[in-house]
Parts: sequence; C-alpha cells; structure tokens
Amino acid sequence: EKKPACILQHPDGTVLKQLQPPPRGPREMQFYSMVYAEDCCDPCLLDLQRHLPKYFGTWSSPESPNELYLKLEDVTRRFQKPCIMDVKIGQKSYDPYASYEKRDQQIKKYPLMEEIGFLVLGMRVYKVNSDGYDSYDQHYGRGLLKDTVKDGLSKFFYNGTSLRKDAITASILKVQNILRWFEGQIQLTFYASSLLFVYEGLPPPNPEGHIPRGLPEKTTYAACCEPNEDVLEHNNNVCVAVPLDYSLSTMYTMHKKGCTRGHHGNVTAATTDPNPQAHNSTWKCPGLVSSEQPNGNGVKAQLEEEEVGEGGRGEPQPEQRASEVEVRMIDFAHVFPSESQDQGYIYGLKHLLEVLQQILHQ
Ligand SMILES: Nc1ncnc2c1ncn2[C@@H]1O[C@H](COP(=O)(O)OP(=O)(O)OP(=O)(O)O)[C@@H](O)[C@H]1O
Ligand SMILES: O=P(O)(O)O[C@@H]1[C@H](O)[C@H](O)[C@@H](OP(=O)(O)O)[C@H](OP(=O)(O)O)[C@H]1O
Repeated sequence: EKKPACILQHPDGTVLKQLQPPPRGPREMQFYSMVYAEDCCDPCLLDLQRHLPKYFGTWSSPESPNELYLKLEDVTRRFQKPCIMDVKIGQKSYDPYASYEKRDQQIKKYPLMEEIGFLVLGMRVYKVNSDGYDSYDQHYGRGLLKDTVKDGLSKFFYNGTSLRKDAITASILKVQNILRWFEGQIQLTFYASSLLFVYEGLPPPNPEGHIPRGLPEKTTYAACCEPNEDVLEHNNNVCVAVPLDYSLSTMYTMHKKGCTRGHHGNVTAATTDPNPQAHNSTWKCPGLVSSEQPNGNGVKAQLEEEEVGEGGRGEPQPEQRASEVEVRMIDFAHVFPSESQDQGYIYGLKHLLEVLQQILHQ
C-alpha cells in the first residue's frame, strides 16, 4: 500500500516532496525531469512549465542520502493567509495498469468521478471575522453529489462575509489556460493528478492603505522566506525544513504513519525506497533521464518573484487580479505517454469550469 508522501517546507521558499515508493515516486520524478530538462526544446513541455510548480531537482539530507525528495516551488509562499484547495481531476483516478483491486478501490472511493470528472480532496478557507481557517478533508469532497457539488465548491470562495468573486474569476482564467494546454497536446495522459488552487484570504487594504484592525500586517513566516539563492545554490544539504503547514492531505497521515522530525528541525522520513527505479514506460522527450545529483544541485533555477499586483495601494487593476491566484497542476505519480488527447482530464476541467461559472453568476 502507498504510504503518504511527506511534504516539507524549506525556508528557501521551496517544498520537499518525499519520493513515493516505485513506481509512483520515480514516475513523478521522471515527469518533472522531463518537463524541466535543461535541453528540453519541446514547446508543449515548455508551455506546461507555467502550470506546474517550479522544479529544482532532487534533494536528500546528508544523514539519509538514499531518501530522495523532489524540491519544488512552494506555491503558497507569497500569500499571507493562503486559502488552498486540492482538486483531483479526471474521470478515472486509476491508471490503465491498475489491478482490478486498485480500480475497485478507487471507484468505490468516489463512484461519481466518471460523471463529475473532479473530486475535492481538501480545502482550507480563511475566515475574516475569526482570523482563522475552516478546513474540509477528502471525506467532505467525497460527499459531494451532482446537485450539491456547486454549493460544496463555493465554500472555498466564501470568507464568512462575502463570496470572493475576484478569486473565482481569476481561477476561471487560469483553469481555462490549463484547458487550452490540454486541448493542444496529445503526448501525455494524467491520472489521479490534482489542481492546487491558492488565493489570498487577507482582504485588500482599504484605499487609505490601512490593514483592517485585528489582522496581522505580515506574518513572520513570509518575512523569513525571501528567496535565498545562497541557500538554493550552496547550502542544499542544510535541511531546516519543517512539515508543510498547508498540506491538505498529508499532515494527519504524517503523524499517524511515522514521518518524524529529528532534532534541529532536520527531517527523517520513513517511507522512501532507497533505490527508486524508473517505471519502464517509454517517454517521448529526449534527454529525459535526468543528470541530477541527489543533493539538489541538478537543476538550476531561480526563484523569481511573481507579479502580485501590488504596485500601489488600493484596488488592483482587473488584469492584475488573475495573478493574485495560483492554479497549478500537482501530483504526477500517474502520468503516462500517450498519442491522443486526455479526454478524461479535459472532461473534468470543462465541468469544473462550468461549476465555477455557475458559482460566479448565482
Ligand atoms: N508545490 C507545492 N506548493 C505548496 N503546497 C504543495 C505543493 N505540492 C503539494 N502541496 C501540498 O501537499 C499536498 C499533497 O501533495 P501531493 O498531492 O503532491 O502529495 P501526495 O502524497 O501524492 O498526495 P495524495 O495523498 O493526495 O495523493 C497538496 O494537497 C498541497 O496541499
Ligand atoms: O486518500 P485515501 O483514502 O488514503 O486513498 C488513497 C488516495 O485515493 C490516493 O490518491 C491513492 O493513491 P494514488 O493516487 O497514487 O492511486 C491511494 O491508493 P493506494 O491505496 O493504492 O496507495 C489511496 O489509498
């Protein structure tokens, strides 16, 4: 049985995702290596990069050099009060190589996957009045039916006072871009992969520039996590990572199933196979097999500041609003080469877009 992956937060603005046991972990690593290969010149894959977290190669700690992690951009990093939703996309959450038992397990988990095309795995919603979060786990998502999925999903955009139509509009724009990518490619198929939605829960400052009373101006977390090239380039083996606060699906299982933090915040994790082997599926992109070193220096990339539309105080311009939301594809343990459009994923995206439009116009 699959053990939960540990997602750890590194102070340099990245997260570390522990490689899952084969074939899942190596397959996900292969996927990221292919999309971010330095010599990759496939426009389709280059275009895909903007819908994924940035990838900084693999990482391992000096104490456990065989335990590999994927070093990824922390998509929640630039937000002060991140509202986060993880939605599994597609009509099938098992891949074509799944055993009968596995298919059965997945279908039983959410029989409506085929009809609805997506499943809410978790949500974390900031409430302005209480300055706290409401959390919804995967059982909440599995309880959503055809006629309740709209209301179920709309809770992600309700801050206790108002419906965040700005965040819905921005999310729609981003999902449309992802849909366009899928409609233009026939080389990859995604099963059990997710979209991670993030928007800023903190209300914008009023025109005078005052943050509403009772709310912090900036968390210390954000202040200590400015991009640090030094850490990225030279100091990869100093792991002061901590479990990701915002991980929707892994936190409780981590405690349950034995991912532990050692002293000085160093991380030891119990679930990685020491000898990950690549799944024998063949990929089309040349230069796929990565030349990464397990110390995280294999892929050099810069943490760039995204535009956050904060050029001035007050309301951002409409075109800036889309940049205030993140919608990224994550979780690639079941990505396979293909020769046709990914109809299951496209179906899910289109239905998700329909539901978002309905929430916006209700
Ligand atoms: N790049 C990222 N930035 C921020 N948060 C992330 C990132 N990747 C993953 N997470 C958080 O970690 C959670 C789990 O990630 P992911 O789905 O990749 O791991 P997993 O163990 O395969 O999960 P699952 O048990 O759902 O299959 C996500 O729901 C999200 O909250
Ligand atoms: O969330 P739960 O209830 O723990 O259920 C797990 C969840 O559906 C995972 O997505 C799945 O892994 P994949 O997405 O990789 O298939 C895993 O399959 P597994 O039991 O085969 O590990 C399930 O156990």
